[in-house]
Amino acid sequence: MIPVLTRAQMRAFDKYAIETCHVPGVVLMENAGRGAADVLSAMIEARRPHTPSREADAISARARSFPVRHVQSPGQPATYPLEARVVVVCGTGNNGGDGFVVARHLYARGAEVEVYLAGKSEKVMGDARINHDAYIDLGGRFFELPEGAGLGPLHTALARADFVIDALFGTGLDRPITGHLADVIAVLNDAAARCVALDIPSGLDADSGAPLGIAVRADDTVTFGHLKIGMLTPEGARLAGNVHVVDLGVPDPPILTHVGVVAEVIRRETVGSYFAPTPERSPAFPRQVGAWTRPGVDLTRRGDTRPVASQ
Ligand SMILES: NC(=O)C1=CN([C@@H]2O[C@H](COP(=O)(O)OP(=O)(O)OC[C@H]3O[C@@H](n4cnc5c(N)ncnc54)[C@H](O)[C@@H]3O)[C@@H](O)[C@H]2O)[C@@H](O)CC1
Ligand SMILES: [K+]
Repeated sequence: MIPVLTRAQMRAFDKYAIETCHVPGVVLMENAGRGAADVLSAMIEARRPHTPSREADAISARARSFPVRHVQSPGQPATYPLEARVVVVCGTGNNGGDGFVVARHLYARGAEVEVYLAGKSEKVMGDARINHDAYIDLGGRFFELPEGAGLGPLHTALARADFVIDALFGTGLDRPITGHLADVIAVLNDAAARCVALDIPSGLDADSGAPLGIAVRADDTVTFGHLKIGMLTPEGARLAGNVHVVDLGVPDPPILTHVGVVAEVIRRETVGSYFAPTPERSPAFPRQVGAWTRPGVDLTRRGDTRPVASQ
C-alpha cells in the first residue's frame, strides 16, 4: 500500500527526520531536488526522438563538446547533454530551495536553465539559501522578480521554454495567494510549456485539494516523500496532473510510526489482503466453500484498515 499524508504529517515527517534522526535538512532537499531532476531528465529524454533533423544536427554538435564524464550509465535516466529549455520559478521558502537544486542538476546535465525568483534573494534563508547560492555561484542564469517588477521577462522566457518548473509554494502554503504571486501563477498557467510542479502545485491546499486563491495547473507533479491527501481529491488530482513520488533517502518505518498516515492507496496486487476467507459457506455464494467475503474496511485511517471481521 502507498501511504498518503496530510500537510501536517508531511511536515512532521521532515522535522522528525531532521531533528530526531539527524538527517540534515539540506540533505533531504538535495535528495528531493535530485530525484525531481531525474524525473525531468527522463521526460526530456522521451522527447528526443521527435526532434526535427536540423535541430538534431545542432544537438549532436553540442553533444560532441559536452564533457566526456557524462557517458550514459545503467540507471541514468537520459543522454547528456539534455536538450531542453527549462524555466524554474522559485519562491523564497524551501519549495524554492528544491527548485534551485533541480536547476543546478539540469544545468549540470546540459539543459538551458533560467531561474526566476518571485521575490528578492535577501529573503531566501537556510537550506534554500545554500542552494540559491550554489546555483548562482556555479554560473546559473538567475533573475529576481520582486513585488512591483514587471512580468514581461518571465512571459518572454516562458514563450521559448519547453518546461516550466513550479517551485513557488509547497506544504508551507497557509493562506490564499494574492497580488504579485497570484500574477506570477497566472503567467505560469498561460504558458504553453509543460508545467512540472515540485511537491504540490503552488496554491493547492495539501489537505482539502482546493485552490487557495489561485493554483498552478500542472501537467505533472513530482512530490517528495509521500503523496499528500489534497492531490487525491477530484480537483486536486486535476491540478496535479501525473504524480511522481520521489523518496527523500530515509526509510519510512521509523518515521511513519511516529507521524502516522491519513489514508493508503491500495495496489491491485495487494487488494486481496482486504478480504478474509470464511470457514463456512457464504450466504451470498451458497455453492462455494471457503468463500472470500469483504471484511469491514475503512480506507480513511491507517488504524482502521485491518480486517475487523468476516461479514
Ligand atoms: N527540510 C525540509 O523540511 C524539506 C522541505 N522540502 C520542501 O519544502 C517545502 C515546504 O517549505 P516551507 O515550509 O519553507 O514553505 P513553502 O516553500 O511552501 O512556502 C514558503 C513560505 O511562504 C509563506 N506563505 C505561505 N502562504 C503564503 C501566501 N499565500 N502568500 C505569501 N506567502 C505565503 C509561508 O511563510 C511559508 O513558510 C515542501 O513542500 C518541500 O517542497 C523538501 O526540500 C524536503 C525537505
Ligand atoms: K510547488
